[in-house]
Amino acid sequence: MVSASRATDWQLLQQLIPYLRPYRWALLGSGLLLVPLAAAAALQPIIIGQAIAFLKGEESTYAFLKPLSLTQGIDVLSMALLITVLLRFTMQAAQGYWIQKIGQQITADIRHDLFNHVLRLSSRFFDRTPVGKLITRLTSDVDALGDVFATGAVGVISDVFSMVVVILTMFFIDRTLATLLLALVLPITALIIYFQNRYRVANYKSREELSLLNANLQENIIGISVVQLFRREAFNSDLFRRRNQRYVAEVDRTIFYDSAVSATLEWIAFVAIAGVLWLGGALVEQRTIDFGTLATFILFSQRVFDPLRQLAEKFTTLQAGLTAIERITDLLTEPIDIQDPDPTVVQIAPHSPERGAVEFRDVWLAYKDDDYILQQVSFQIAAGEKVAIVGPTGAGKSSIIRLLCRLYEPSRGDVFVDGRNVREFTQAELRHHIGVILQDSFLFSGDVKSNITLGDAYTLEEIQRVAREMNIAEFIEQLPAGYDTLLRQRGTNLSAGQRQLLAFARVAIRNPQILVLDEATANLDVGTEVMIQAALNRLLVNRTAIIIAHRLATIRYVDRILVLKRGKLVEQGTHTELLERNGVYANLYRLQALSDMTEASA
Ligand SMILES: Nc1ncnc2c1ncn2[C@@H]1O[C@H](COP(=O)(O)OP(=O)(O)OP(=O)(O)O)[C@@H](O)[C@H]1O
Repeated sequence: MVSASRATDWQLLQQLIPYLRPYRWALLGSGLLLVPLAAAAALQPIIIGQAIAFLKGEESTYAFLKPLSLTQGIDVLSMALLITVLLRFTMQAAQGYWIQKIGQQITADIRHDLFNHVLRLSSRFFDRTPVGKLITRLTSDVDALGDVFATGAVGVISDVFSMVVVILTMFFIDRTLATLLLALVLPITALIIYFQNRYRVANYKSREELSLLNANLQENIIGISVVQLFRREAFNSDLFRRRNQRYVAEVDRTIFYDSAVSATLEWIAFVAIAGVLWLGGALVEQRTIDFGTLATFILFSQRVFDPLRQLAEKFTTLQAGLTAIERITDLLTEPIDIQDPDPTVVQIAPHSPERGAVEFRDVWLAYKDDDYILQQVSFQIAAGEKVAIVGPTGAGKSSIIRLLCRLYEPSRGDVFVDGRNVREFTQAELRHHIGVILQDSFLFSGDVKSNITLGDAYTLEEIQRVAREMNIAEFIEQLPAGYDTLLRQRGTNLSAGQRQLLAFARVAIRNPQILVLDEATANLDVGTEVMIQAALNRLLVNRTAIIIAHRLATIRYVDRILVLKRGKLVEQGTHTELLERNGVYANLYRLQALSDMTEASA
């Protein structure tokens, strides 16, 4: 269902109100300019009509013009016309400049709010939302809104205001002709509104298609090496072509409605002039109105459709802007699943000395519906204990870590750190306690230093000390500009192992009480791993450690091993205990030992 039917234009515009508030005075100022602008627009046909009446030798309707001779009258009226033109020119320019400036500022505010909101959304949201779709909302949807201001489409408000003033003036001058024009304006406005709504629906669909197109593009660029290695170019190109065609088909529909509006308006302006000539001609003949008034109304019949014509020109932009507001609001109102506790409800305990005890109490987790990938998981890890979690691929090891860091929330059960439910920590506090090193660490574009500090205020000495402690100072100093070496996006100018070394430093400098290593040394060669292991052993003193490793040999010396199988905790104990038990762990261990031996003898 296309959401264009969900919210009316007015409801959509209301979403903008909080953003307009800071600029209310500037907006009021430019709104006030509407009055003289509309007055000048309504006056021009009257002045021209009076000039024609003078030339025809008719008596003027206005007392101050009556005593003037033909030349004097024409002079005065020409001067008046010139003044209204100058007035419209300067005020329109000032207003346009003002509105565009405010518009760009509002667009920037919205873009910034969107970015902040997206950064706070939970992992579940990112699981179901392709990155390309998000990027479309943050860039081209926000730009579409910006265009409403940049192209002056927002000036439609002033056009509509002029239309009302012109209609009122017409009624003041001659009711019969004014009624005729109004009888044309009203149905045409209704028709335009109908086309406008159809356009909106089509435009919403075309933006959806564009999002999908961008998602596809982004996926191909991120996975370019797989695309090339598996010769998926032709196949992916075909997928892209079809998606591109669907986008074009939707855009075609928008073009149809856009053209329909323009054509209607072109046609109606001439119908209006013909109508005025026909009815006005008869009235002149009956001497009910003079020739000057007829001339005024011929001009009015053009002017009264001007705002609608303007609307047609700015139509695409305006409608695209409304669609953009709709799509932006969708994202801005996306609920933040994982919230910090409300300090008025949850009493934040006074900052207890952090110890690092962890407890899972009857925890269940489903990523979708009732498909539980963790079931009834309960365990305790004492402060300072070193625990490994092992199990076959897909058993749910990483999911346990995600729950501990509260990237996801359990479907049932609770997770505690130092006896406190993780929901009662602020996210910043919780993640300050826990340092996680993943198998593939993400690096930002920027220098080595900033990838270690991540914006926190650490001195260069602190960074160097941590690098030395982690045995990676030498590696960093060998880089072309040492700690100032610029890394490319995602650290593509480093090897996977080198990126991992920086990730160790990043965590170590934060001095967390609980350390989590999720296959953290899997990318390192044996030499580097031994070097890091020595540093890790120092780092782990007096800290709790949770280590996930596939290579069981690397975790033999931990205090306890938890064995997961298909989401359930099936065994726990020391390496020796578990071997004696002869269960899942013993099986896994023997299999690995066997394959290691085969490799060694090969
Ligand atoms: N974001 C997600 N959305 C849906 N299902 C997921 C998600 N992440 C993991 N899963 C599923 O949950 C199960 C457990 O995944 P998890 O990553 O915890 O396993 P793991 O034991 O760490 O595996 P591995 O050893 O391969 O890293 C898997 O079956 C996986 O398909």
